[in-house]
Amino acid sequence: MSEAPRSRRSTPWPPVDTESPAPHPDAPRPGTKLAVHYDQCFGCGDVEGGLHMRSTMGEHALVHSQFAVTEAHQGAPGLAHGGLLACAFDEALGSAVGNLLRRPAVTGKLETDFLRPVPVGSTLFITAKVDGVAGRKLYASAEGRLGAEDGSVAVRARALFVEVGFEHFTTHGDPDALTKFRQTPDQINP
Ligand SMILES: CCCCCCCCCCCCCC(=O)SCCNC(=O)CCNC(=O)[C@H](O)C(C)(C)COP(=O)(O)OP(=O)(O)OC[C@H]1O[C@@H](n2cnc3c(N)ncnc32)[C@H](O)[C@@H]1OP(=O)(O)O
Repeated sequence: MSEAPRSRRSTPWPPVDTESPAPHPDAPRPGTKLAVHYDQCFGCGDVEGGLHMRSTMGEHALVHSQFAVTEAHQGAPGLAHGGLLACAFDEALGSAVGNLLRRPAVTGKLETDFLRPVPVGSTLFITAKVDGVAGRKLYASAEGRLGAEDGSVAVRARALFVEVGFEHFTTHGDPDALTKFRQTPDQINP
């Protein structure tokens, strides 16, 4: 992925010393279409007005996701809402972390850099990767290109995910969370 322009760079990334993110032995092979992780997820699930994102494992431990921007996703007339773009990156980054490392984690920090407007009717091609691991702290970054894998970069993002135990979801969310995760049919790789 290309470097951010100097004027847009903030702190070094990852911000702490990290180890290389060795992909889990069971990480999906390149070319695999990645499963919906939860069918009620706003990012990838079958939710009205949701982002309906689909992701594929790429070469070199990159995860490729697509977000097709519709009228349901507008902020200004004809343009994607920045918060929903951030959501799309949260999903893409989370998918990279979850599928490559296979460690349950939640977003602790998400930083976005909006470089170009993203019009309704366009598709954002997002490429995400895991940059480093420091204990429970998992660092990932992504960039989104307009209209094609080699389109203009419209958005960049980077995030810290923090590994959690599965009780995070049952304690703070739904006591039946694990059952609900498991009940989500694999709609892509039946
Ligand atoms: C395999 C299947 C595939 C699955 C695919 C899945 C796709 C998923 C796609 C879905 C994607 C959508 C995903 C979503 O939407 S996830 C939903 C949005 N996120 C949340 O709800 C998270 C809410 N926050 C928390 O629960 C807690 O704060 C967490 C768990 C994050 C940490 O609380 P905890 O008490 O456990 O730990 P700690 O506080 O000791 O912190 C631990 C370390 O982390 C560092 N730290 C923490 N926060 C920050 C920060 N902001 N900046 C910098 N550093 C931060 C902290 O300094 C410490 O470092 P150190 O002192 O140890 O050095």
